Amino acid sequence: MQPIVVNNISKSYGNVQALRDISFAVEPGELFGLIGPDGAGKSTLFRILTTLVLADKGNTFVNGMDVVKDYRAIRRQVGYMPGKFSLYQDLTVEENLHFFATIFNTTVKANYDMIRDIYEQIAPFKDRQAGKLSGGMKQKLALSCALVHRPAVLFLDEPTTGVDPVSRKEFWEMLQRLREKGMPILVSTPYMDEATLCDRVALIQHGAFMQIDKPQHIVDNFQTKIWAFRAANTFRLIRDLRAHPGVTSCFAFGEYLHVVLTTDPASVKIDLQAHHPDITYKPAQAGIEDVFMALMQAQTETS
Ligand SMILES: Nc1ncnc2c1ncn2[C@@H]1O[C@H](COP(=O)(O)OP(=O)(O)OP(=O)(O)O)[C@@H](O)[C@H]1O
Repeated sequence: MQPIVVNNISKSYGNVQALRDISFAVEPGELFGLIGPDGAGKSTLFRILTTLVLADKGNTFVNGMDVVKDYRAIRRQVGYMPGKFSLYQDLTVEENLHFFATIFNTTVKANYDMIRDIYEQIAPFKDRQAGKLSGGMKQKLALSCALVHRPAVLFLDEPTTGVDPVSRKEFWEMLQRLREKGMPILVSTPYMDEATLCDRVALIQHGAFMQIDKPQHIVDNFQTKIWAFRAANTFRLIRDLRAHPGVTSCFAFGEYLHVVLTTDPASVKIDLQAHHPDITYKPAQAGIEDVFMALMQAQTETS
């Protein structure tokens, strides 16, 4: 049985169409990523899947059950870490964990094997109020609380947003271990680099899926040539490249600008050299960001 099945879901809030005809399924034991910027519709999809919001159209099944008819049973069987910090700030680490176990009618002791890996990292702070933990610690506690009732499916809405890079890496290592244990996980992130850590991803923008595939397939199937330009005055270089008639798109990528051209890079270099005497370029390896930007641009041009 596929733990998550979504068929043709749409959802509007007044005039805002948050989701447009979304369909996908998550396979058993799969780590599936929803990758998209703020406002793309990720949280709305999580709220529908966790039975907190009703879709206008379509149907959705979690662990084989209908999110509308079987909402009570689904709520007992899923672990959900919402985007915003979900813990009780004035309860301690230990109290939060016991609270979440209790509302699911279970105990921390009964399910300790489920959270041991994660909880042991925050156990030295068990008497500290949740509100006084660092961002990374809060996320570990929130994940422990989402797992303490031994859910069948795990929903994580932007778990690493605003978390430092080391904690982000640790968090994804924990997700990999949960996946190895067979836990199906739907996780959203605005960070494109995290896409490569998922089994499959959906690239989402303006409430629509632009592509669903394995991250490596998405990159391998991207045929567009990317050039990496650089000069001392990055800000002006972005402006000048975007104004150049031979430039299709240009965005910052670390210390370089990733550029798609309709002309050859040498002529662009010559054209911009007067204002950028140190301008250089080289071929770039396309990443998920490049695919995302190209798809976004195509979507904007056709809408
Ligand atoms: N309760 C609501 N009422 C009105 N509009 C809403 C509501 N919730 C979300 N929206 C709008 O729906 C769209 C999708 O929002 P959603 O929160 O699902 O996106 P997101 O990808 O999770 O982004 P974010 O990370 O900013 O939450 C946005 O335009 C948002 O402003």
